Amino acid sequence: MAKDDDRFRPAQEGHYEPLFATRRRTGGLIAFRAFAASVFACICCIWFYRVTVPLEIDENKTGFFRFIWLVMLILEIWFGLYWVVVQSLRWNPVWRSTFTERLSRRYGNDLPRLDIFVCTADPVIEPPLMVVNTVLSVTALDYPPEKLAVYLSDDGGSELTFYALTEAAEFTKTWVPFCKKFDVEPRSPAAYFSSKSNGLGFAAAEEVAELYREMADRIETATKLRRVPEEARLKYIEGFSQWDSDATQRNHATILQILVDGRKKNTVTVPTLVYLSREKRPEHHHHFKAGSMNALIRVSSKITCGRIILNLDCDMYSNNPKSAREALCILLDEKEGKEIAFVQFPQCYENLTRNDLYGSMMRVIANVDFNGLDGNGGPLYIGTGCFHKRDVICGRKDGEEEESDKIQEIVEPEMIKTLASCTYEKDSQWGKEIGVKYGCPVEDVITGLAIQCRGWKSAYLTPKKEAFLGVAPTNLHQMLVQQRRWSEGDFQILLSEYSPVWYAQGKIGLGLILGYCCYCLWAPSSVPLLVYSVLTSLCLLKGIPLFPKVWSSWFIPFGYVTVAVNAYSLVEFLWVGGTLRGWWNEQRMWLYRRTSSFLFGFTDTILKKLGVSESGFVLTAKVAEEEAAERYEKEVMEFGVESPMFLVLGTLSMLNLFCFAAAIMRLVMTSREAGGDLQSMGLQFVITGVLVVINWPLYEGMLLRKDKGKMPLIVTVKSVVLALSACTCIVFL
Ligand SMILES: O=c1ccn([C@@H]2O[C@H](COP(=O)(O)OP(=O)(O)O[C@H]3O[C@H](CO)[C@@H](O)[C@H](O)[C@H]3O)[C@@H](O)[C@H]2O)c(=O)[nH]1
Ligand SMILES: [Mn+2]
Repeated sequence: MAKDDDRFRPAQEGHYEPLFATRRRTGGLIAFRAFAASVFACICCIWFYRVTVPLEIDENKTGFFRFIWLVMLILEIWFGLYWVVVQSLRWNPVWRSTFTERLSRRYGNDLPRLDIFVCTADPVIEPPLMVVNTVLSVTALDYPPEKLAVYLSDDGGSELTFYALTEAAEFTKTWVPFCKKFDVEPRSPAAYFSSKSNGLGFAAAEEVAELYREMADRIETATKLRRVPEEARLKYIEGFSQWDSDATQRNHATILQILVDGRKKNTVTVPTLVYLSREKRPEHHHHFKAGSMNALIRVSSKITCGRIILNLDCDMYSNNPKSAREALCILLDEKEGKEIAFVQFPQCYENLTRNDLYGSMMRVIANVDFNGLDGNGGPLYIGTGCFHKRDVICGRKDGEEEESDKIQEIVEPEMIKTLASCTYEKDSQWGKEIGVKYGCPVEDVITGLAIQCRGWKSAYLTPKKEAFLGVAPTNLHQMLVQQRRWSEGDFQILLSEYSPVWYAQGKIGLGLILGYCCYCLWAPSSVPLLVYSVLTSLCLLKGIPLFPKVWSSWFIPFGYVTVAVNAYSLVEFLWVGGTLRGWWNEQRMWLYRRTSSFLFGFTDTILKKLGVSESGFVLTAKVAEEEAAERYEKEVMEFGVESPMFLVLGTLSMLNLFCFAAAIMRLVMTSREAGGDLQSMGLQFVITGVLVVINWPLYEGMLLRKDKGKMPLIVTVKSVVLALSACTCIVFL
């Protein structure tokens, strides 16, 4: 027993060599803080100006002008405070680096067991071939195979996915030895064989490529025909017989099949491979991905019970086979590592275009924000690419270590299956105090927060070679839907019993609380932005100046904040490797997210609080139809569907356009007053003008394009009508 525990101690006592290093910024940080102070000083000036100087008042309509003034005051206070909150992410960033060779020297192959959970939910949106490529990529991780197990959770309960996994179970016997022998990368066969630079060249690779192509063909044919080949059915009869004749995605018994069992043999070349589709019944809520994670945690505890758990979405293949070792450098470190509960890698994508039209990679969040969070106590858990300590995610307190990682006696599959039944969690703490939390569309973030509130830290690792690569949404609508779910979930956290604002008080540092708030406030921040963009445009149309005259000294803080904040954001974006166009695209996406996704996330949450609606989980599609994929490659924005979110975007953009056009016309026609208009409303011209320019793809989509990806006519018509009515109202008010 004692010997067992010793395995994870350093070889030589007393001589401590850390397994990772933490780097902080020094010089740059002082400059940044000075800059932030200057911006804050100007924000204070703006507040002071707004409080003390009323709008120029038209004698007849004092009430109306007071109201606008009050709205501006509230907006500026909100924006100013939000800016302060966001600075927490830049206050104290850290970067981690690992020493994998020290890990190898210290532990050799004596590493803790690692269980990898891959989640899939729908064989149409998430094609089985893609899923098995993810599975294959992790079976070939640089990790002792006898210590590694891969679990596929299939919430789709699909025979096709199961069939694909049986194929993968065969293929992995070739793939893993091949990867290790020739040290090939990346270890997703699809990614490896499609990248030209790998030039195959050698005979062994050609052979494996051929095997892969055959397997891929079989899987794709089966998927297309929606039929599993008879031979496979016979060969894996034990698995397929678990599907009742009337099984559906929403209504079926537990299906559990261990396809490769690494426990029985003495010498193992490929990791254990398990298929699980937990029981689903219409009368029981399944809690989406959180439910499947908890079923996986329980089922795996009776099979391999790895001390470390890696959680992956089904589209996130392993791009860097060293990732597990990197994460272990943190989790096994004898000093600092002791207090770290999970190691999060960034979400990176393989299908991005050069200028990242939809801002999918969230470049700044991944390369700035998360390092900032790490400096304040640790990044959020974002659901994929995250290594957890099993004991911690299970909710066990420190010192209460359980039997994980000991060789398990073999439990009968029928017994294990009950752990994945609908009723198992009844009256238990699962989904509350144990495992991944239920009831929130961002189960990952709230679970991570709860872990941190129990006193744990987390760490963020960004190795040069991205650890995992996934599929980013390739059209605007999907993107907005995903962000709607995220903003809704984060806002729910703010209002939940785990709210970073009250629950986390005293449990995590102020910096981290503010860090969480940046995301939790996404949804509510939609309203001020919406009001601001409408108000500046309409007041420009109506000729009501909202800001100080361009030549007055009060203009300086407004000008400085506008220029400084945007210039900083541009420099930061370029600094983390973006392009100028990429920055511009990301600004546009922030505008669109805030005014549509976040707005709907906000109203959804309110409705849910009032009990009117329930939150769901709309899966993000991982495939696009051909023409749309071409437009994506060319970075042409995709609309195509009739969505209320597009109606908001369309109406706003038309409103900006009409107001700007009208104001320009007035400027031209009444040349005597023109100078006056520009002087008194200079900033409004700039703001509305920039909005018009940034909305260009929308105007194109609504008015100029003819392809299938253009805005549906009905949305365009409604938008124009709504925008025109708003303008008319304000003119005659
Ligand atoms: O009922 C469900 C729903 C989803 N999933 C899986 O969850 C993963 C994430 O779903 P996806 O549609 O790809 O959503 P994304 O917005 O891309 O996911 C991000 O955001 C989610 C929270 O909103 C996290 O759970 C994810 O890990 C994170 O990558 C996928 O592997 C799904 O198969 C399930 O297993 N069961
Ligand atoms: Mn995804």
